[in-house]
This record gives sequence, structure tokens and C-alpha cells, in this order.
Amino acid sequence: MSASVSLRHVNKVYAQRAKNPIYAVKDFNIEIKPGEIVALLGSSGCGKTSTLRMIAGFEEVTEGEILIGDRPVHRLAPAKRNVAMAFEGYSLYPPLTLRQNIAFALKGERLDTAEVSRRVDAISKLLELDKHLDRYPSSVSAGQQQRASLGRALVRKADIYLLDEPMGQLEPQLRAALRGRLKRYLREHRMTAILVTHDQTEANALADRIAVMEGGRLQQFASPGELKDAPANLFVGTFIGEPPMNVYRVRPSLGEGRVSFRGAGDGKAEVLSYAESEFSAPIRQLIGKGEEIVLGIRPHDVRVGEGASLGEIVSNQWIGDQTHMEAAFPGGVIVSTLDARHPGRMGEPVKLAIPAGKLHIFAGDGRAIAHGTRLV
Ligand SMILES: Nc1ncnc2c1ncn2[C@@H]1O[C@H](COP(=O)(O)OP(=O)(O)OP(=O)(O)O)[C@@H](O)[C@H]1O
Repeated sequence: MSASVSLRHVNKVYAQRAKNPIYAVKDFNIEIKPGEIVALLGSSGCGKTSTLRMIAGFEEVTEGEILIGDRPVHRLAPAKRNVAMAFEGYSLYPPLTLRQNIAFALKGERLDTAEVSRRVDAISKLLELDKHLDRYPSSVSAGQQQRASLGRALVRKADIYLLDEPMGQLEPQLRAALRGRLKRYLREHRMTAILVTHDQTEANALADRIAVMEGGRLQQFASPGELKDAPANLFVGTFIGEPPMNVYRVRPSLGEGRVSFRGAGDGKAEVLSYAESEFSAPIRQLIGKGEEIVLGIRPHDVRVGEGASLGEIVSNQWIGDQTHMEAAFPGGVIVSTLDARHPGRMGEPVKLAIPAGKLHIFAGDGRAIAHGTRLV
């Protein structure tokens, strides 16, 4: 039942013949495996919805091809693609109850009434909609309409399932509970699903792999763990992770057994310094060229209270489950997170250590060069 999905050199240009055409999706390539859950993640306008709508057939592909399994579908009408889609704008039929809306998706499967009821009941229960099934779209909340739209997509049998911001309207508690159930449901039925979201928590919780998009281009397609540990470029490094990665533009130099990173700006203060032996030979060789690089440091990799680097606390907040600390240090400001509370007050000195093995090193143009001791 579940199928693979391939997008090959897909481009989407809106207003092609206008003076200023809009290049919404640029040379997009992706291979999704049968039964895989994939999230298209990116900020508003990066091209995720256009990509999803091209797969569904609601938007024409300007260039390139889309395959579901080994079937090229990019020239087929939506109804011929065997794709189920939950829309961000719900698109429920107003004269039908939620039950009738969901059941409507099963029309093509020619099931008997009892089986239709069984399937509608099961999906409604999963989505906590069972008590509202006899109400009309206009008399239920936006969140309930959204769940009905999701139910209508999930209830039918299709080769792939496309979910556009499927939980955007739900309150946080229900969203967290449904995420788990939705993932289990997709897994149990081995459904290939592509969801669009701008919420990285949702993408991390649901997806096997995440396609990070920016400016119409695919930046990286990898598992949530890989995106965090080995971002392909500075954009992905700073986009993925909360609070965001600390970044410093520096110029490295080697001498007297030490590697020193100095600010690339006017001040040229030493931002960080390490014993040469903390870096592997290939990394030493690379940074030994002295070219400007960008150092990325994840907030949870900063060891507060250890090492020699002295900073000055700018803010120290306990946010319920962790401490967020901002400190001024020669590189500017560094944000760190700690699992425990920290007694430090604003203006007080604080020791900070950043293990060499936790540094992310990017070239001046943003390409990743090394993650920890691993060269890219
Ligand atoms: N029908 C259209 N006509 C012209 N331009 C469009 C159309 N639909 C989208 N665009 C433009 O294409 C670009 C990508 O839009 P798209 O909706 O795919 O992005 P998105 O990442 O899904 O954003 P959002 O999260 O805000 O929905 C944007 O610049 C958008 O303004």
C-alpha cells in the first residue's frame, strides 16, 4: 500500500510570464522510501506548501518530474495520483456533518455501511473527534475542523499521505498527545507521509527524516539527530535547535602548540584557544590556512563553571525545566543551557568551557567543514 516518492529536479515558478516571476521551488531532489514519514520544514515562504501541492497535483510542476513508486505522476490530475491530502484550510463540505465528511473519503472504496462506520469511528477516536461527529463544520472549532480534515485524509487507502500543517490549530497539550498517536498510526499502517510544518518540535517528533528548505532550495535531508549533530551548512546549523547555535566569525592561527581563534572583526580579540593536540591533523591542516571561518557552538555544549574562559553573566533564567544563561565573553555573547538551576547573578563572572570536540566549523561561505573531530 505504501509507495516511495521521488522528486527529480523539480522547479516551481509562479507568474512565469510576468516581469518578476517568483521562483518558489528550485531544483528540488528527494527520494522518500515506502513507509517513511518526512517533514518539509522551513520558515514562511520557503516553498514547502508549493512542493506539497505539486506532489498532490494542485499546482503544476514548472520543470522536473515526480514519481510515486515507479509511476510518473506530475502530468496526472490529482484524482489519478492516489494521494490523500489534509489541507491547512480544512476544505470540509459545509452541508455535511463531520462523520459524513470523513466517510465521503471512502466513497471510492465501495465498502459496506458497517465497514465505513467502523473505519470512521476508529479514526475519529484516534483524533478525539468521536463526540463531535454529528456536528457540522460551521459549529465546531478550528481545531476540530482541522482534525476532521486530517481524519478524512487518513481514513482512506492511498499510496501516499500529504499533511499540510496538520496540527497548526491545536492547543499544545492535544497537539503533543496527537503527535504520538499519529506517528503510531502511520507506522502501524506503514503509510508514506509527507507533512509540511514550520514547527521543528513537530518535525522532530513525527518525522524519520526532515527536509530543511530555505529560499526554495533543499538545504539538507536527514534524520533529526543528524541535522543537529552534522548540519550541512550554517543555515541548517542555526535554524535547527532551540535556543539557536551560537556563531562567531573568526580567523584561526596555529603557533606554540596552540590553536587560537581571533575575532574576524576590528577588535581581533582572542575568542577561544585550545592545545593543538585537541584537534585532529586534518582539521589542524584545514584551519592552519588561516582563512576566515565561522565557529558554531550549541548552547547545551557550553560547560558552565568549568575551564578558564571567563565570561560575565548577562542573564540567568530558569524556564521550568532548564536554565538559559547569557554571558558576555571575548567573542560577544554566548548562550548556554543547563539542566540544573545556576546561582549566578547578572554582572558576576562565570567560567565557561567549550570542548574542541563540540565545535562546528563552517567555511566563510557557510558550508560545513567539520563537526567536532569529524571532517565533512
Ligand atoms: N499562487 C501563487 N502565486 C504566486 N506566488 C505564490 C503562489 N503561491 C505561493 N507563492 C509564492 O511562492 C513562494 C513559496 O510559497 P509557499 O507557500 O510554497 O511557501 P511556504 O514555505 O509553504 O510558506 P507558508 O509556511 O507561509 O505557507 C512565496 O514567495 C509565495 O509568496
